Amino acid sequence: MNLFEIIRNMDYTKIKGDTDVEIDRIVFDSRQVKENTLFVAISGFKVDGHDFIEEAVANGAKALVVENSIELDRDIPIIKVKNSRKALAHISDSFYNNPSRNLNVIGITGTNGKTSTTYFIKSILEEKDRVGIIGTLGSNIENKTIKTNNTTPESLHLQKFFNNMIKEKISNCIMEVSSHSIELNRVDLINFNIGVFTNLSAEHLDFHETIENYMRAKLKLFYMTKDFNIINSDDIYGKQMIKELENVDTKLITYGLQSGDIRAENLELSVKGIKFDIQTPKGTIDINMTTPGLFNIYNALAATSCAVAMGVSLETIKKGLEKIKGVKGRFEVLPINREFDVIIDFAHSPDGFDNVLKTVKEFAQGRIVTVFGCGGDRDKTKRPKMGEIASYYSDLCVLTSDNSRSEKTEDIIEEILIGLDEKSCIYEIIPDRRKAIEYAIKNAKPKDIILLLGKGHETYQIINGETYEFNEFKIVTQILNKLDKN
Ligand SMILES: CC(=O)N[C@H]1[C@@H](OP(=O)(O)OP(=O)(O)OC[C@H]2O[C@@H](n3ccc(=O)[nH]c3=O)[C@H](O)[C@@H]2O)O[C@H](CO)[C@@H](O)[C@@H]1O[C@H](C)C(=O)N[C@@H](C)C(=O)N[C@H](CCC(=O)O)C(=O)O
Ligand SMILES: Nc1ncnc2c1ncn2[C@@H]1O[C@H](COP(=O)(O)OP(=O)(O)OP(=O)(O)O)[C@@H](O)[C@H]1O
Repeated sequence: MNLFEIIRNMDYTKIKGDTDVEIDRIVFDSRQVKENTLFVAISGFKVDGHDFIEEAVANGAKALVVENSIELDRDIPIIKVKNSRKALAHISDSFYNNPSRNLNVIGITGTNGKTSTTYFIKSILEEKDRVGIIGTLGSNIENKTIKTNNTTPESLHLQKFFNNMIKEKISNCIMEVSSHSIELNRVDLINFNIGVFTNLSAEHLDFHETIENYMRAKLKLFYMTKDFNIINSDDIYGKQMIKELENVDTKLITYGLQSGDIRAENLELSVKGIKFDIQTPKGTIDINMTTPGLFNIYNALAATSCAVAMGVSLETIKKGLEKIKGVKGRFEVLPINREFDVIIDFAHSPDGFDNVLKTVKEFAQGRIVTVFGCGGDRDKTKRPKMGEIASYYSDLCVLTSDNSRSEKTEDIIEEILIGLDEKSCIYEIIPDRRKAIEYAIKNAKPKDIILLLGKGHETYQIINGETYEFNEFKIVTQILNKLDKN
């Protein structure tokens, strides 16, 4: 595509050189530059992309987008902009011919439940239509998954995924929209048809600083939507959002247990699943799902609201919800056939802990043994809170590592201990996560529920900055096999 066309609708402060050049690819990492590439230099949180311009040019960059003034002895076009990430979003949208305009894009935001809600909506919509997904589990088209570094990838990758979906004749794209992606312009220019809000609790405050900023970041999604905003009206931040969105033209649908246009009643919760009725303006449906957890009723309500907005029949909604087998690493009860149960869950925030543990408490007949840690180089304020919640609900806590990254696991555990109430729960400290799981399983009593929290679907651990293979599903099997042999 011609560079002039690519940058036509974009704001820039200065252009040096002739923009009448053909561009085959756009790249924001110098290591991926080839012939005929437009290189966008981003000033990052760790390094500055401008420091790699020489390398990009040596690798074949044919044009540059920059924020800083640069001197170059090569005669290639240089476009200076105020914000490279913003420019990248514009460039990518143009390069792929505004692909999101040809899709029904549903954006899901909130602290917890984005991935689950995404897959719940998928299960309903794919009864009738082709669906693509972008989120924590990767970009998924027709059961082919491409792994992504981020829950919401960089704008260039997003626009490329949209383009691929169009090529594959997909009509609906359901995507998770993180607050980081909103603040860092990754989702700029996306034509969102529907926005869904799950809930909000203290997370990512290392980045947003205050919960008010965090909420405001999420709220921006609902000013970008064209057709419907779907908000959890039981959530205190949801209530605030509803007030703010009252004067917006986009139609509003609310959902909840206590209030809302779409409501759940007659709830029955067990380790086997959830049963409830959903009241909608079109009538009531009884639902029987095999995914346990009160929070999954909220996710089902969010998915139902979305489907109702799109005119999907109640029969199809019921069918779609009831066929869900669960989402990888989200409250997965392992098929181990022992006198105790092991559940793997991705909960890694105070709110996530509260939801999972509250749910387990509702049906646990024996002890609750919780194995968990907290992520390194991430929001430290949640560590004592997670310790407090885990000790409140558990009979035994095994404190261990969970992607300590560049921090020392022992230091993270010290911070968890600040909140842990020793009076209500005994605890063990075993920094090696495999040994921690082994300890919990070896010492399990009949009817115990062992909860492995934090890793969910992840198959790695990041310790001392190094990534190691760590598949909790495999590890549990290995430990059980070893115990059987002894
Ligand atoms: C804090 C943050 O969001 N960082 C994101 C940011 O990285 P960065 O600014 O640190 O990048 P950097 O390493 O400093 O590099 C700067 C630039 O130099 C370039 N570079 C670098 C090296 C080189 O040799 N050549 C070169 O050109 C890089 O490609 C980049 O363009 O831009 C990258 C590209 O988009 C993101 O992948 C990266 O996400 C990191 C991995 C991350 O952990 N982000 C988290 C906080 C995040 O965004 N999480 C949310 C989910 C939150 C939730 O749970 O809800 C998400 O959407 O994933
Ligand atoms: N609606 C919900 N409310 C609160 N907790 C939830 C909800 N749905 C799921 N959870 C809990 O939070 C964990 C993460 O769920 P899920 O992956 O769906 O959320 P997410 O928002 O996509 O999180 P992430 O972006 O970190 O992957 C689940 O394993 C579950 O324990």
